[in-house]
Amino acid sequence: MANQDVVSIFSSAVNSVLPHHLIRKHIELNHSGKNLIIEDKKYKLDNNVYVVGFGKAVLGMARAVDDTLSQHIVKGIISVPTGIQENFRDAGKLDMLLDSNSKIEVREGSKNNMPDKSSYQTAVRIQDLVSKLREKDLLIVLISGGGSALLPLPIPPVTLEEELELTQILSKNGATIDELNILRKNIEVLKGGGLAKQAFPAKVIALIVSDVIGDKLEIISSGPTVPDKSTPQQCLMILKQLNLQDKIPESINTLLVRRTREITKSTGSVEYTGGTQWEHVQNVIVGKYKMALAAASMKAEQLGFLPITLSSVLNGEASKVGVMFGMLARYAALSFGYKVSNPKSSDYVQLELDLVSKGVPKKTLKKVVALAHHAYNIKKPICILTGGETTVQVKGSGKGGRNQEMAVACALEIDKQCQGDTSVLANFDLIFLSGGTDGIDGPTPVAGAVIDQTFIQKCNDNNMDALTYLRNNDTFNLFEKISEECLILIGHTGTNVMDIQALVIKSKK
Ligand SMILES: Nc1ncnc2c1ncn2[C@@H]1O[C@H](COP(=O)(O)OP(=O)(O)O)[C@@H](O)[C@H]1O
Ligand SMILES: O=C(O)[C@H](O)COP(=O)(O)O
Repeated sequence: MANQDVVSIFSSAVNSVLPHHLIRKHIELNHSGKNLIIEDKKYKLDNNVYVVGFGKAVLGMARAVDDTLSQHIVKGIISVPTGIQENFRDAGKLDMLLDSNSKIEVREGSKNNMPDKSSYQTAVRIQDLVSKLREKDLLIVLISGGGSALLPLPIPPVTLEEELELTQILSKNGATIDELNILRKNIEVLKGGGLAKQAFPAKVIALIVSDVIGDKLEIISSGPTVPDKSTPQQCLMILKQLNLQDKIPESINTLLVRRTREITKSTGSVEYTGGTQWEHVQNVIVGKYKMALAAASMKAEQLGFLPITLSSVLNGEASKVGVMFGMLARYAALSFGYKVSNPKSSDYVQLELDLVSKGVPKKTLKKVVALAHHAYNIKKPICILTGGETTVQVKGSGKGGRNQEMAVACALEIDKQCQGDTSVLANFDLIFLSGGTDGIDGPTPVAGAVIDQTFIQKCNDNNMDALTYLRNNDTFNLFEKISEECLILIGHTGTNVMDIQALVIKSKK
């Protein structure tokens, strides 16, 4: 069995959430073409449509909006990742690009998903566009993950450079996307509902591709069209918990303390909820990771696997999650021929206990056992699917990403697990893939990686110590040197709904 099957399961997941298709399913014109209908709402069209957008998926979204509404669009600006247009042109994905005569201007920026001067200038222009809108105008806001970095507009005295520094410090220190974006909402103009406030009294329709666990509107791209319930005090708490108060730029601390004081003075409480009317805004999620997981499961079934989706809220430190997958691989393999009536071997019981101590619920393990029994009986491989977003505390100086890091940690654990039990290696194929649906894992050009049980042996044969590379957060270079075939090189996919993992266990008998 080729690793290729697992990669095609991942590709099906990505293809199921391509943005132009998602948008076309959500916007329609009425018979006369004079009204735009989105879910239960109707909007009058009269050469009054403006479009702004920011995120890794908005280029394809903008193309679909342009195809449907071009005659009513007055002006538009979208902020997309550096290089994405060239990438699409090279890949022949012309249906994800805007026509040269489109009124929507495409601006690139935020290399490596970090705010920069280009995206800042775009944010200034977007602010200028939306703040001039009138009541009869309709603002379509296209939002997807990556939008936070692509719409940076810090509140003075915080500068763009300081905002960049904050982003780098938080993401390297294992902050979750929720924590990072709560901070962003409190130090920036357009986040935390700021964009919708600036667009008032125009009507605002936000079409959103979700890339966060639980599809929390206020977190995706830091919620520029959603009322904000977070507080500057909450930010100070987050920084304290991560032990970063003294490591972030002074201006940010100053701003947060000042805003806490202002809010306490004006409302008597720091539980500030924004206090603006939001009737002018319609937020609609058009795509989410559950769609991608469902497509992955369907593809796995078509390819002859027995699929199971175990979690869609996977989080935590990537390497620890990788270890858990390595343990789960052997546990599932051991469960294949194991009969419930047999006394469990002490080794099997210990593995079960270790998995539970890693946070895997007992009921999840039961599902894996039942699936493995069934697979044994009908002679099919199993495919365990999960989705979510992990984090990495980058302490080394290497190049990698959370998905590659998870794959190497999983390979190391499979190797460790199987040293005392070569029967699993002899009788099973164990394959693990972790990939970001945006196609870009951390500051690397790949979506993630796929490994099998031979990976660590290959490293050893080449005198490369995988653990040393993992500790130096240098997994990309490890894969490049050992086998580029392990790397999922698909470039910017044009969409973004978090990461997906697939673990395959196939009996060779
Ligand atoms: N050398 C590295 N090895 C592993 N992870 C890294 C490395 N450098 C950065 N990261 C991680 O990459 C993440 C950001 O990656 P990115 O793909 O831009 O995230 P997102 O898809 O959420 O935008 C951060 O969690 C950061 O810890
Ligand atoms: O996909 C991403 O780039 C990160 O998850 C950040 O997403 P955000 O732009 O929605 O904050």
